[in-house]
Amino acid sequence: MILVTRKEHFNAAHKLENPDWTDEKNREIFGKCANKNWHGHNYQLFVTVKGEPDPETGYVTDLKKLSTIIREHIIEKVDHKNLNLDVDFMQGVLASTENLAIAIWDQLERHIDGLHCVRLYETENNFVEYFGK
Ligand SMILES: Nc1nc2c(c(=O)[nH]1)N=C([C@H](O)[C@H](O)COP(=O)(O)OP(=O)(O)OP(=O)(O)O)CN2
Ligand SMILES: [Zn+2]
Repeated sequence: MILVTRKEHFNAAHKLENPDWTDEKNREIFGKCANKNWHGHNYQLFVTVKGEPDPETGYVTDLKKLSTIIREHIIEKVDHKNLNLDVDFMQGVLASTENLAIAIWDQLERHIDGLHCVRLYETENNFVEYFGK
């Protein structure tokens, strides 16, 4: 078994806000990311597929095709968008990196055989990894 990864990137805006909380509570928990503090991130998305190399191609998966799938189903929907307002698969979801990675997995799962990991960097220093349920 071998792991194959494609990296993509997108730029998106968000804020962190729990609608069930007061502004004060949101500020206490989410700090500068809360309430009216819309801001943006340059997200780096790594999608990993696992499998055995095909004996004829040597590929686990064609990385060009993997890129096309990620771009069609994720990047086109999130790049230069507001995650809280514009993205259909993030409606009603708190726009944390964790929830965004899970939502991305849920979008990609049906299109990618052998999907193994969605790794999402929100900043240079902060990233999450999701391996499915
Ligand atoms: N568990 C999580 N914690 C935080 C998340 C998250 O998605 N999951 N997100 C944020 C905010 O989005 C925030 O905007 C992150 O930016 P920042 O704090 O500026 O991150 P940096 O890595 O650039 O910060 P440094 O302190 O300079 O390393 C907050 N927490
Ligand atoms: Zn943020």
